Amino acid sequence: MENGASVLLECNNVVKRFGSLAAVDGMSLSVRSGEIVGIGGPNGAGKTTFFDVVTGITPATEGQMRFDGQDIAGLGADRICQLGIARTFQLNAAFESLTVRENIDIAAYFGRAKRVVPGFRLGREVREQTEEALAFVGLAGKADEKVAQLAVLDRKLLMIAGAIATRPKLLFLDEPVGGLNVSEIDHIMDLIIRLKGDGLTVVLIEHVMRFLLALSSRVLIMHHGKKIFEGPPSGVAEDQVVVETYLGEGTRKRLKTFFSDGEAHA
Ligand SMILES: Nc1ncnc2c1ncn2[C@@H]1O[C@H](COP(=O)(O)OP(=O)(O)OP(=O)(O)O)[C@@H](O)[C@H]1O
Repeated sequence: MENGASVLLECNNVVKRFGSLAAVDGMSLSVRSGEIVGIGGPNGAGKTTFFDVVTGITPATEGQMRFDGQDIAGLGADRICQLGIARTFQLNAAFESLTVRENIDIAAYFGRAKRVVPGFRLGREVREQTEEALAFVGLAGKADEKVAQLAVLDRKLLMIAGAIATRPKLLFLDEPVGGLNVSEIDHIMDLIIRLKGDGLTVVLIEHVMRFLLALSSRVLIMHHGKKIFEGPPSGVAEDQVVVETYLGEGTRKRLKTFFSDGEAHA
């Protein structure tokens, strides 16, 4: 199904320089509707910077980016979100003194359409988007709690809820299971499988390889701003360059067992 699907995002030769450092150095990525694409790679490889460039947090130095038939290079994060790309962040990004529901209301209000702050009024559609997102991630029972009181898993769920409340076509998740325990990781994995089932396209960054490889239909590994591998999850541990620069021999062996046990289901 995915091979015949339309291309939703096309990035060509994207470069992001910070002074003399090319944090992203000629990245190309094509994402088809309905896919889950996983991005891995060592610390400092440029994964988050690539996300930041595509989602308009920081402008690209060079390169072309098209989303859903539209040129998005040079657009700001608000506009890109309104066009249909939502994202979460590696570290918590929420208004701590507001409640869970208020945080999602703000995402739903500003993330879908161009709004001006003096006209801030939550209409029925925004309220519905919020309630749907709360229910989907399982936070409805904590909707009135202040974010500052939330545990780590709930903060991750809140970021995902805020993102899906904007009703995106494409969701970028930056380390959605960083810092979580095994059962929490499985919880987020189930949630992403449900999102995919609802037709959402996902690009995610993750260091937890079991999670990355089980969910992704295609994996990219980055190193020094460049793509050093692109292929099926089962090919990651077979690639000598990836093993030498990122995984190491121990992880390679564990991943081989993981695939031979047939645990991967994507
Ligand atoms: N605003 C910035 N100014 C200067 N250098 C930056 C900036 N943001 C990132 N970098 C540098 O760009 C490189 C890539 O960083 P980035 O955070 O994208 O890597 P990453 O692959 O996401 O790493 P991690 O897995 O640790 O999150 C690093 O060398 C980082 O120090």
